[in-house]
Amino acid sequence: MPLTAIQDYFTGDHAICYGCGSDNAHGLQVRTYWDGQYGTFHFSPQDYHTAFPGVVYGGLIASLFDCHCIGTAVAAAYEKEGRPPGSDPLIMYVTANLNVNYLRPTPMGSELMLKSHIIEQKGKKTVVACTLSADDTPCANATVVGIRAT
Ligand SMILES: CCCCCCCCCC(=O)SCCNC(=O)CCNC(=O)[C@H](O)C(C)(C)COP(=O)(O)OP(=O)(O)OC[C@H]1O[C@@H](n2cnc3c(N)ncnc32)[C@H](O)[C@@H]1OP(=O)(O)O
Repeated sequence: MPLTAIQDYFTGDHAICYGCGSDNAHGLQVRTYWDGQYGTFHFSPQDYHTAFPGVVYGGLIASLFDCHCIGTAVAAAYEKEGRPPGSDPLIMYVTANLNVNYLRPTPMGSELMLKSHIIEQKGKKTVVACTLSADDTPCANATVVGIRAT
């Protein structure tokens, strides 16, 4: 696994995203570690991330999927072009579609693990699939369609 997350190569206006921008002090700080096959991210929900007693809020889960999968699309695009992550010209994707399946309640108090992989890279479109697990049990999965913006 790389030591640097793809998001940490981005600065300025590209580091303000609520989900993953390093310059957004109120954000979720999603970090995607891409190893060429999988993107990995660990997240520990705080008490205020709850929906019901003991259950993580689903909208938070959607946000984690969103930024982790777009980060995966960006990292995979740099790799496909044979360029170092973050190098110019900058590669950026936006979310066109985010589809989440909530398989079972995601428990509070456990570290969540998101594992993503590329389903399709074609033209300006990349499709990413991702599973979110708690204590090695899948709790939700998602498919994200990212469209290359730059
Ligand atoms: C390291 C990363 C650092 C920073 C990461 C920041 C992550 C932030 C993630 C976000 O939250 S981005 C903000 C939320 N997203 C938006 O605001 C996007 C708003 N929508 C748009 O700007 C346009 O609709 C969009 C660029 C997504 C698509 O418009 P296009 O005119 O480029 O699409 P086009 O019609 O050319 O279609 C291109 C392909 O995308 C597909 N497509 C377009 N919209 C789609 C859609 N909604 N769902 C599924 N597929 C879609 C379309 O079918 C087609 O597929 P094929 O190439 O296979 O034919």
